[in-house]
Amino acid sequence: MATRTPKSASKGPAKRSASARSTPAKRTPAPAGRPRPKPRAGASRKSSVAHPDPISWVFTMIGKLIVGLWMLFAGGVGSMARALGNNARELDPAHRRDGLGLAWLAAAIVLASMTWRNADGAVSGVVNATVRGVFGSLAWALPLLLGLLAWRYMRHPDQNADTGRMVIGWAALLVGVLGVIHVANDTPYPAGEGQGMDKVSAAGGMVGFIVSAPPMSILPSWITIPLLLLLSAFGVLVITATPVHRIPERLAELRHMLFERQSDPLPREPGRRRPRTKKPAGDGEGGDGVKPYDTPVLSEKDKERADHSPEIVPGLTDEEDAAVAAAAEAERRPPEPPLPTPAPRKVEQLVLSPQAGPYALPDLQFLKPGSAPKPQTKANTTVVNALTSVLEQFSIDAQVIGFTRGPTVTRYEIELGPAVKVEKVTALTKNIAYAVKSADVRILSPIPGKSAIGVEIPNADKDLVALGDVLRSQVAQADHHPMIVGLGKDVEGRTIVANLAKMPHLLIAGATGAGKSVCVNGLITSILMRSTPDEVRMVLVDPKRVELSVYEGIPHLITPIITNPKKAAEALEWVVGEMDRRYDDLAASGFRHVDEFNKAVRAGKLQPPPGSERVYQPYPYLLVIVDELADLMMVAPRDVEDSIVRITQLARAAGIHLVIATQRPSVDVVTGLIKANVPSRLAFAVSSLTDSRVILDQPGADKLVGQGDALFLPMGASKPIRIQNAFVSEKEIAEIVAHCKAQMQVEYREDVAAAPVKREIDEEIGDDLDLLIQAAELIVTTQFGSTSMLQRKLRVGFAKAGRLMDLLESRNVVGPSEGSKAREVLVKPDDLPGLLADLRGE
Ligand SMILES: Nc1ncnc2c1ncn2[C@@H]1O[C@H](COP(=O)(O)OP(=O)(O)OP(=O)(O)O)[C@@H](O)[C@H]1O
Repeated sequence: MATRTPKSASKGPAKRSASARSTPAKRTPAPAGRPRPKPRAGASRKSSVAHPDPISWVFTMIGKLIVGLWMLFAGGVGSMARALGNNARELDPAHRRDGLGLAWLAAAIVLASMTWRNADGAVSGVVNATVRGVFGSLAWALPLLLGLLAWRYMRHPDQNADTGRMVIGWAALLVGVLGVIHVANDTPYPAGEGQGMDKVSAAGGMVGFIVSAPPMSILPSWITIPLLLLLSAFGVLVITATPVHRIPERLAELRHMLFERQSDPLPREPGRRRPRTKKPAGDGEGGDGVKPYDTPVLSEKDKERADHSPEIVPGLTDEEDAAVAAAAEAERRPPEPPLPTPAPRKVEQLVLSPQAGPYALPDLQFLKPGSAPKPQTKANTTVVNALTSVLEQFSIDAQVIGFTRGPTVTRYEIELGPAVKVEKVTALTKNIAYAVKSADVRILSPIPGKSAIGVEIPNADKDLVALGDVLRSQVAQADHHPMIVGLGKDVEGRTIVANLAKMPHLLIAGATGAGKSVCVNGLITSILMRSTPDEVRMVLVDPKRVELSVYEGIPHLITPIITNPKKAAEALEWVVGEMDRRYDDLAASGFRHVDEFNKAVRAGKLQPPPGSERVYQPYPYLLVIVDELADLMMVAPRDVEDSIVRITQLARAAGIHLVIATQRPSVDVVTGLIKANVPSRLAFAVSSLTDSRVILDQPGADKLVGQGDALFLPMGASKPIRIQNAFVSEKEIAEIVAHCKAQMQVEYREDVAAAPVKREIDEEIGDDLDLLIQAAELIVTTQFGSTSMLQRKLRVGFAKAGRLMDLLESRNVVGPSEGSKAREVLVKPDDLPGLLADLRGE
């Protein structure tokens, strides 16, 4: 403080006085003794007069006065316009767009009143004649088109890119049609014999003339007209955002919309229409349990205060303030509304089986759009000032060069001067947190791909990232892989989708309420939206019983949702078995990945070996989702870990993928072995640095703000990507599930969660297998074959301990009895796993 006050106090006035000196200096007349410029040749007569005569002096003065007044007036008008412009820029963008919409509406009304009726009056006459002259016999349509434009601006303020596209499309359509009309009316010219503006106005107007006359001068009408129709057709395609290769698909959608909507399989409440898309997901609708950014705290809107209360940050002059804001603004990306593209998609999918009929994927309209990204707010400028001030206070040669506003956090970029240590800024984390009044400041040094330090600070007003927008995005639609899932948006507002098949296994962890369940729902919903049960099958393990119950009965399941942790362990064993079966097939057919195997099966290139009755079928991807690993690890830690490790080590080529979620990222749940084999991680907010290290092997998750804010570390990456996870509401899920169930009935496999029948335990051992295994472990690890030790450690009687010892002798684990001495142990500790497997009959 002591350093800042004198610095800032001296800096501000010093700057101002410098500018104050410079401004009058321009206007100060040259001093008397200053040499005059050489007179130019053409000005010799005038310049020969040393002192102007009084009359010309008076005129000169009047002239200067007029010029001065004019400059004053112009300056006043200019600064008023600038002030209004600045205010307009500060207007809420929604109001600005509404203003634009209303302006177009007013224009439409005025134009309609002048062109749709015979208005008398000079102005109306001129406007009418001009519009007709330009647009010919379609002049009447112009007010309608302007009205349509106004409606779009007001109804879809977040879809400006689409509106622009439509304007271009309508223009092309209009120009084409006017051209055709003009040709149909013998292509009248505005001037010439038997021609005239009246004829042009009655045909295609000047637009029609310009577009049709040149081709008509060199081509016959039967070529010109199709060319013009082609232009109109192009307009229609642009308006409907339809590339030519998707015309058949669009026609099918149209047919579906017009004729098949009535036979909608979804049950609806009487008298209530299914809500259409335009409400943000989970937008306070009754009955929808989970709401985005739900909070138990009721308070005044902090955001409004943050946005509207002017904050004075000492240490910056007005000019610097404006310069920083301008620099930051220049860097900032213009906010893009989410792409609402009704994107290309498959209408009908693979036929499941001859009886099942076609399976239609759920319509993307089931998923509602999120909120449009918010533009820069005053809070951003305030933070820029605060950061600049901290850097100044600590005399660090660095400056804030810009910022990027993501859905949950804004990332401010700090560029260092030459020879400034990065640590100088990173050491200031606490001071920065203090200055920006936020505990959750995360510093990135450097921002990947940039020579700048990133300071991520949570937004007071977050954007809602909806799964619908993510799945509708071009990046999601461009890839038809059935295992693509929508994850969310990163700090730069880019959509992040991921291919589960490439992960190939994912660990999701985060504290309670951090957004794990929403994420798991997002993953499952993404699969339901994009793939048929033929392409992806799922095993859902939900020991908490409530999280995934909504999916019960979807045709993608191969077993009812497993809620019993013991059964879950068995199901994991079944998955291991399934993996082995797939590997056998791959090995027999000489393929290295199930994708290649499937391709060959579909192409009919794979024949079963002679004499075999086997019919090859393509294998669907198998997605196993465990929602709460901790519950499983409590019941059967060894078995669960074994199965997970086996699956994760091998299952990739077999098309089997695992998603494991836990809210207890401690080392006894996420063991070293599991971690080593699950390469992709998604960390939601956790309460401690240790937890963050368990999930990501680095800090960061402890600085997340919760509610879907996550760090995604895909396989192979060293730095995690910060994303706001996509939200999907329970209501949306329910509708999608209902759709899937209506498409096809689920067929469960009996053997998945049933007790495995693989063991062939020695009859002699009978019910004593568990005890025998413990006895073998004890004796082999201690290398001490004593019956009384078994009695003590296993708490069994003498008879039972003697029997166990006999069993072990008969299996060559210990030697014969040597009276009161301990028996010789014949198996070395290294061979213990093999021995146990033998005893278990594996
Ligand atoms: N992606 C998201 N976008 C917006 N809000 C979210 C998002 N994810 C979670 N939330 C909010 O956070 C709340 C808690 O999320 P969720 O139920 O997924 O937490 P969780 O980590 O699964 O907690 P638990 O382990 O206790 O079930 C949700 O009700 C919702 O309000």
